[in-house]
Amino acid sequence: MLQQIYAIPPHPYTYELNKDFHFSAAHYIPHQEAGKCQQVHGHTYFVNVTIGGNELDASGFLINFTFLKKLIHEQFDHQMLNDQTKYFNNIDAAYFPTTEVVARTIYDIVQAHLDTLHHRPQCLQIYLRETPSSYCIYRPKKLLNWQQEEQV
Ligand SMILES: Nc1nc2c(c(=O)[nH]1)N=C([C@H](O)[C@H](O)COP(=O)(O)OP(=O)(O)OP(=O)(O)O)CN2
Ligand SMILES: [Zn+2]
Repeated sequence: MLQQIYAIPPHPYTYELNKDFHFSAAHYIPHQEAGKCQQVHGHTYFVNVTIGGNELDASGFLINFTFLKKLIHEQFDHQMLNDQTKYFNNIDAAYFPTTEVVARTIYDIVQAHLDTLHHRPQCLQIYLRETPSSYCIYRPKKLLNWQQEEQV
């Protein structure tokens, strides 16, 4: 596993946790702009999930590293992403399984779980690498302006 530090914008949290993992999946992009990527093909996706928070749970965890990986693997590992109709479709571009949309979807899955925890950790960033030369970072809008909001 690559040991890497990712650029994370400043945030207000005392704890920042990062979990790296891979998953394997097939997909295709159902649009002519995608060229060869309109054909079914596969990737070993690399994911870095960043979580922030000020409080720990009863285990002394911000979030269990193992659980984070399991949460995403259960949905996407060794799956055909276009068939995961809970998350993706072939009609609306906002739900095509592009790197951008998969990154946002991973954020949504992780944050939905964090919202159930009493100590309210926040997902700060999803880094998703699809190929050695292509990656996307997704950051939730609600955390982009925290510095300005603190000054008011
Ligand atoms: N903005 C996006 N552009 C493309 C996406 C995407 O998800 N978002 N996806 C693809 C293809 O699915 C493909 O998997 C990746 O394409 P690309 O980076 O061009 O892959 P290559 O290995 O051919 O790139 P090299 O330049 O040879 O490294 C296309 N675009
Ligand atoms: Zn692809």
